[in-house]
Amino acid sequence: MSAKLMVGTELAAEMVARAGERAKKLVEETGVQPCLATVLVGDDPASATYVRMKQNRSKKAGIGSRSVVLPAATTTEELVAEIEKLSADPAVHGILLQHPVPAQIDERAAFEAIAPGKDVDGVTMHGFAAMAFGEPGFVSCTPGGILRLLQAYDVPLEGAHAVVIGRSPILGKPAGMLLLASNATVTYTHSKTRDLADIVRTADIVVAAVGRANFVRGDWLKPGAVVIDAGYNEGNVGDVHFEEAAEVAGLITPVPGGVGPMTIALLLEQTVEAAEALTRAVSETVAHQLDHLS
Ligand SMILES: Nc1nc2c(c(=O)[nH]1)N[C@@H](CN(C=O)c1ccc(C(=O)N[C@@H](CCC(=O)O)C(=O)O)cc1)CN2
Repeated sequence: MSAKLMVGTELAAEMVARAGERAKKLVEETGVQPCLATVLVGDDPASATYVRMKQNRSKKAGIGSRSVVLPAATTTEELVAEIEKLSADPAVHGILLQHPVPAQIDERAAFEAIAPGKDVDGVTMHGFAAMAFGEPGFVSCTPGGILRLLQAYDVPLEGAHAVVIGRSPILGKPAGMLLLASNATVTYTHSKTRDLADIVRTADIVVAAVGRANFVRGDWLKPGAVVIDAGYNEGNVGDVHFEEAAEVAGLITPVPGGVGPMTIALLLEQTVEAAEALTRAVSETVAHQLDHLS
């Protein structure tokens, strides 16, 4: 293997520790403990594992959790009603709806029931638009985590050609938008792209987010390319054939231990940020009302 590893585990642990310090400070100063509500629909074991990981790491950072688990037969209306309750609950600062939801549910409608100020997972249209326009807001966690990793490893983005493989609304599309905002030249590709390997061979940075195990092969890569594997296929297998790619790439993320931990770290960081912002907004409203009374 000639590539250097881009390890997410340690960087993510530092981010979780920093989120924990901020959570502690908020509790000390205001008595408010940041709280992340997780919503899991159905009994997909992988989704249950990811939600458990998010709850465990929240606990480690001093972030409270609220857990909503709904049966696989839940309707869109029932799910939307649950999420609307969490959106209106002042003790909840962030809401995570675990993707995917069962097929009968309109996932977009469910995501849109998340109040924009509590969309710490960056899955709403408001969050996406804010990111696309460069306005303040919460970014989708895996793309945001990928950008943090690239920055931590000093990967030059300005003018670099980044090829994103995959176009899902919470992974491929926002990953490309964030790279574009960092002045990379972005090419989006997907399962229907012609001559995909030839396009990938022109990339300085490859983001594999296609959801197919070992899809990207070593001979698709330009020597020295930076390879980000955002895949999380069954058995902890990424979208990149690691052994082949590591012989050609300059930098490469492993699976596990690369992008995955960064996803959860950013979710916690954004939950604390939401709690700080919502608490600030409440105290400003109270001060304003007191001003009016006096
Ligand atoms: N609402 C969301 N749903 C989903 C998202 C998301 O960001 N928001 N992403 C994926 C799955 N996912 C989080 O939900 C996720 C997948 C994998 C990991 C991770 O840390 N994996 C570890 C290995 C797993 C293990 O240790 O058992 C790693 O890569 O090191 C985190 C989050 C789909 N759904």
